[in-house]
Amino acid sequence: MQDGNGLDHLAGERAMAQFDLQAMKVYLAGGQREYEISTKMAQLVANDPVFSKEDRVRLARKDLYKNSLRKAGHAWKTILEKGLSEVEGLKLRHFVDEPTYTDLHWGMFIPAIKGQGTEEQQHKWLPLAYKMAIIGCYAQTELGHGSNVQGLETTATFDPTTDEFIMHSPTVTSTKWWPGGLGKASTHALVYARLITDKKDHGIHAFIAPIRSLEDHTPLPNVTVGDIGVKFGNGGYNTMDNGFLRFDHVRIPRENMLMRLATVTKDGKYVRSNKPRQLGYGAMVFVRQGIVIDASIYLSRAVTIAVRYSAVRRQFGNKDEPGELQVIQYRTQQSRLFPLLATAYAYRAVGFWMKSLYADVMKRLNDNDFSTLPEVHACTAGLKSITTSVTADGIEECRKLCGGHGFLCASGLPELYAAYVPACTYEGDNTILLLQVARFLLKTLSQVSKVRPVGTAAYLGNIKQLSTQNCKVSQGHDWLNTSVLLEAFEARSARQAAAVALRLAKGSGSEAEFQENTPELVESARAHCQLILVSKFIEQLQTGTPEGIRKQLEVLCYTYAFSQLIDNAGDFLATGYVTGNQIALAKEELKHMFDKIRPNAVALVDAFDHTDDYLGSALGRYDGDVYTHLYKGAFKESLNDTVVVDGYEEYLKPVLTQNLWAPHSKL
Ligand SMILES: CCCCC/C=C\C/C=C\C/C=C\C=C\C(=O)SCCNC(=O)CCNC(=O)[C@H](O)C(C)(C)COP(=O)(O)OP(=O)(O)OC[C@H]1O[C@@H](n2cnc3c(N)ncnc32)[C@H](O)[C@@H]1OP(=O)(O)O
Ligand SMILES: Cc1cc2nc3c(=O)[nH]c(=O)nc-3n(C[C@H](O)[C@H](O)[C@H](O)COP(=O)(O)OP(=O)(O)OC[C@H]3O[C@@H](n4cnc5c(N)ncnc54)[C@H](O)[C@@H]3O)c2cc1C
Repeated sequence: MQDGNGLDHLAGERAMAQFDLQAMKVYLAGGQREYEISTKMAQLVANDPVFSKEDRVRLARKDLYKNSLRKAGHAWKTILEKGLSEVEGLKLRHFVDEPTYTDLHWGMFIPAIKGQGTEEQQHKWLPLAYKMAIIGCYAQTELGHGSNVQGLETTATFDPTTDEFIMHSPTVTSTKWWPGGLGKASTHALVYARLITDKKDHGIHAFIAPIRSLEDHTPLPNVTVGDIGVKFGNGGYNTMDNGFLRFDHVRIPRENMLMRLATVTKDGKYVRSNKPRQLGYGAMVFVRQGIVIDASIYLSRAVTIAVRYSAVRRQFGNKDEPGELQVIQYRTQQSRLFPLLATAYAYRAVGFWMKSLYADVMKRLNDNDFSTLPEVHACTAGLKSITTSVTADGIEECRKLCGGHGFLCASGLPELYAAYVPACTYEGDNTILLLQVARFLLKTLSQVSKVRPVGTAAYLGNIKQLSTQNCKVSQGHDWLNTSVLLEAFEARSARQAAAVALRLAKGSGSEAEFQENTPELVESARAHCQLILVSKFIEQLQTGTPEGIRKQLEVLCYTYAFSQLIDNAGDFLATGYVTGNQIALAKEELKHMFDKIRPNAVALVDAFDHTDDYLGSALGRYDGDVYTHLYKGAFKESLNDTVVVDGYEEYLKPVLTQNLWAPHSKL
């Protein structure tokens, strides 16, 4: 989407591109239809003044939140008036680009009802939710417990005399704390609480609790609810009303417990279905799988800004070339920037694969086949963890890559970081999630002689071979072979997992020993996830990539794999699979990849197709007219509303006019 003002400071860069830009845009969008929908929705949002992002970082919280309500309401009205499809509506909300209550309503409340509600319950609640006659949030986390879901304290006690549950928050720490949309917008909360029947605790179950009046939006009797307070950064996640919620013996009908996985009968009998209880975590799995593509989008925004700016920015020069050099010419800039560019492409490819993995497991679940659930859980948890951590760090790296101007909100990067960084915590703290992957790896290894591992863990079936054979690379170009690369990542991951599994197996099996080994377990989980990322990027390339873009994608794929190999060289070396010399050869190959990326860099970020409106960055503008817009932007600063600053009379003038020697002055 070209929406520059006609002056293209980056035209020279674009002229160097060696691939089919349009084909790359379609590939990154996920297909022609998706591309067309994206283009249409991005323009719709960019051309509608209600959706303007101007001044967002300067608004006080109340105004910011009210404006966000206005945008969410307008988005919904636009969807209805234009008769947009579900996919179009989703895209439109995506381009509005600010966290709001509808994310949780559509992204967790509805999926949880679909996954955990009986058909009857779905018929009751979904039509109301689809037309937004009710607004729902996902109220799981409490003040005292987030990661440890089994430790939640809110209770739902069944009263057979009235056929109701009594929802109660028995302690301060049982206060629901964090749910997005809960603070001010939601009328209903999907509450995770301990189910108690006849004094017996059956553990955590989900309940739909009405919390606000559908007449006047006031909290219902004995419900205490509000916003938890200002969060990190300007703008960022502050458009969201993360909330608190307490119940004081609030009664809800028995049918408000979601009963697909377990039921409570009218006479108070608790009956479990034969489905795994982990299906109660389904909404989290759904969001975690979607987070991988989302990571690609966020990272690609930061990288677009940093690449375009690096092509515009000039510093120093050398005696061989006239004028100053574009900073993108510097090897150090390339070695920090190009791997992030490649990572954004890798996450896009892997995100597409995640969608198919999720579709497959949903199909199986419908047929009561739960066999792939552990692997899908490990995969979604692990890739959520790695991709969000790398993306958050990557956005910050892009800010630094833009030097001083990156620190200005006008660069778009501080707000992007503030909005994104909680992704490392929500939907599961990233370390907790890697520990889940590690548990899966240990279990898989312990059964390897009896059960052949499948899917992303299949390589562990070759553990013996991977533990004995070493890397055969003897010259740089030997690395330019995807099988060689894959084997290196498989061997490193298998050896790390086997080493920690062996250490644990030799021990007493105590929890203390397990704890002692958690740093290594986390490292081995990370290695497994990096293997999945590299292997799925390769696999996606090998399945029907159009001719006009294949070469560039191969370069990006090698760039991604080599940079992962080099960044984790310590692990690869420690497992003994590769030598220092082989790592050095990979480093040389990586530099060759940078040379191949360099003439295509600007076009490769253009292919992400972010509009100027969506990027919201003076540094990342399509036309590269950075300095004019930074300068113009300064005049929008509220401190410049008056030439003489408000406060001059009270505070500056006295300082300037006292004309007294400061007692400690040596002058
Ligand atoms: C689609 C749109 C995408 C776009 C996304 C973009 C942005 C996102 C938008 C907004 C974000 C805003 C909202 C955020 C919301 C939230 O944060 S909601 C709250 C999230 N909370 C968590 O994630 C809590 C993390 N904790 C847990 O998941 C569990 O407590 C934990 C897994 C750590 C432990 O669970 P527990 O029940 O105690 O289990 P055990 O350790 O005993 O394990 C039992 C077995 O169950 C397996 N298992 C665990 N989880 C799952 C699962 N989800 N699915 C399948 N299986 C699971 C576990 O591995 C154990 O297996 P074994 O017995 O070892 O075989
Ligand atoms: C912006 C945002 C939006 C959110 N939205 C929602 C929402 O809509 N609904 C909802 O229910 N929740 C929501 N949450 C809550 C979120 O899901 C939790 O904060 C998250 O799951 C982490 O849990 P915690 O806060 O209890 O962290 P803790 O578990 O207390 O983590 C603190 C530290 O302890 C470490 N730690 C904890 N246990 C272990 C262990 N066993 N081994 C090793 N290390 C450990 C962690 O790694 C971390 O470093 C949101 C949070 C944020 C920040």
